[in-house]
Amino acid sequence: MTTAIQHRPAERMDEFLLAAAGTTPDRPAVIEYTGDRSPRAVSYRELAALAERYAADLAELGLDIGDRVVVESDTSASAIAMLIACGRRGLPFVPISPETPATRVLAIVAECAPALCLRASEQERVAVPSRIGVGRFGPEGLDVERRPAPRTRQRQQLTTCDTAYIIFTSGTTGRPKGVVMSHRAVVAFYLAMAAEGIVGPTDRVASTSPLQFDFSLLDIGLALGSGAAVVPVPRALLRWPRRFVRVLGDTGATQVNGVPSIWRQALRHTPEALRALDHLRGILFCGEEFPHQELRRLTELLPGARFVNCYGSTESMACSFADVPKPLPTDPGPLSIGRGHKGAELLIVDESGQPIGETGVVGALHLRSPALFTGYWADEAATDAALVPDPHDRRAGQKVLRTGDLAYRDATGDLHFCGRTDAQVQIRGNRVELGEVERKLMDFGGVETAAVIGQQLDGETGLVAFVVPATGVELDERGLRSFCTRTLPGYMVPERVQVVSDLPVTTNGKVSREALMERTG
Ligand SMILES: Nc1ncnc2c1ncn2[C@@H]1O[C@H](COS(=O)(=O)NC(=O)C[C@H](N)c2ccccc2)[C@@H](O)[C@H]1O
Repeated sequence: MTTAIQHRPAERMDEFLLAAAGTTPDRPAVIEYTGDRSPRAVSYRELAALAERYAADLAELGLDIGDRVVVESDTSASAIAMLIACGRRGLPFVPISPETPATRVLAIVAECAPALCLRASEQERVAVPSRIGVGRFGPEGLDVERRPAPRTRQRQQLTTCDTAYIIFTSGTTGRPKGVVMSHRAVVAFYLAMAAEGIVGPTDRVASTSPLQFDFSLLDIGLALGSGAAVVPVPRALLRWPRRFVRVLGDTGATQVNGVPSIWRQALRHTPEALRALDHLRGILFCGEEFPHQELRRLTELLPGARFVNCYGSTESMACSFADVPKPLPTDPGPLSIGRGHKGAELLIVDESGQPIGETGVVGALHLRSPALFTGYWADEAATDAALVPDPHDRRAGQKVLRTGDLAYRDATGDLHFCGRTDAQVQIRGNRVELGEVERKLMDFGGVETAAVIGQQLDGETGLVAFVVPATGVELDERGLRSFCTRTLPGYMVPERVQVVSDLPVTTNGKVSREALMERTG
């Protein structure tokens, strides 16, 4: 009698990412764009074989479950295979972008004390302490140049509570803050995301975020979890709009994921090439609000595409998906961020910590979810500040994530993001949400996007606005200020309005208010 093969559902990140290798091994898992415009497909079978090979090489090194592996790489078939191999061996994967300054690499290494530092390319490696093993990996395999110091193995059994990856974000104190994600949390999120039906097995998901930004890990899970293909967009091409659009066309990308700023230059310089992307049927964005004028133009250029506003923080990878209404209403206000993915619950809490049930009332957004992070690496105080007692009932001991965001619920039950609790400034005793002033400025005709910071001006905090004009538009600072005077309370009117050609972004592509502060400091 033949026994049916029991396909137990994936419990670990590596199992989830390779599930399609068992069903459609010859379909493309990763489509890499090589410089000569001829995309190279790596099948699920090939990806699984490379991961298997890396896992065997890692097993040789006598590492213990929980020993960290720093991986300096952009997203690629090899990097994904290494992510899978680390998962299989119970080794937390710590991604760092290749362009990361040596000082930051060393700060992350000092923070997480990895057993091994791997890099994907020929580039020079940052010299790390000798107890740490070093090596290089690629399609040919893993080349260990220095073995890690011998260690006694404490652990016997890998569990789903063990760490799948650690994402280091720039902590406010300058010390890198490590967001620790377990296999259980990642798989819980991946399964919820799969239920949104964003992509299917024939899709090609272009990924535009650096591997050190968990948006790339969302892209990998979205594609591979659906038996689709990941299309890593070479970072060097992202800044050239025509080359960026050409990569999307040449690879037949059907879905493009990225922060809003990736579209700015293409919208400005090559809108017609965007319109010609007739394979493109989905765009997913996250990380910050999509400036309305730019979003409207993108939806008009790609009328057949589904636009998904994906909200969340690295402490749960993401937590909600909301379709952008089409056509975008003339005055859309803060976009909906939906109501939490399946199996998660978004709560709004007032300043006394009580849950808010009414619609239209702004409060602090909290997340109850099986996909919450384990904690911040070696920082219990920060963990306790983020994972707080359940506002509905502290007695059960359940923790919820205090997101640091503000939101309100509308009459349909959807939530709307309206800024960060730490992006508020006091102006002459009045609390101002910087995003609110930014949104107002973006309503002024001809403004493409805007950013507002609080700055010390003559001993008082004043608002300084930076406004980017739409292509070919001459903006008049005086006119902008008088528009604000007519439409905002006095204390919310920026002291200064600067028309600029562009806004500085972080390595993850988000508008950097810190860089603006330095510019005016
Ligand atoms: N759709 C949004 N509208 C508006 N503000 C937002 C939005 N998504 C985040 N944010 C903001 O970004 C913060 C999180 O920043 S973060 O921890 O660096 N993580 C991210 O930005 C990416 C996040 N892990 C992620 C990855 C992949 C998909 C979705 C979300 C949130 O708390 C929000 O303030």
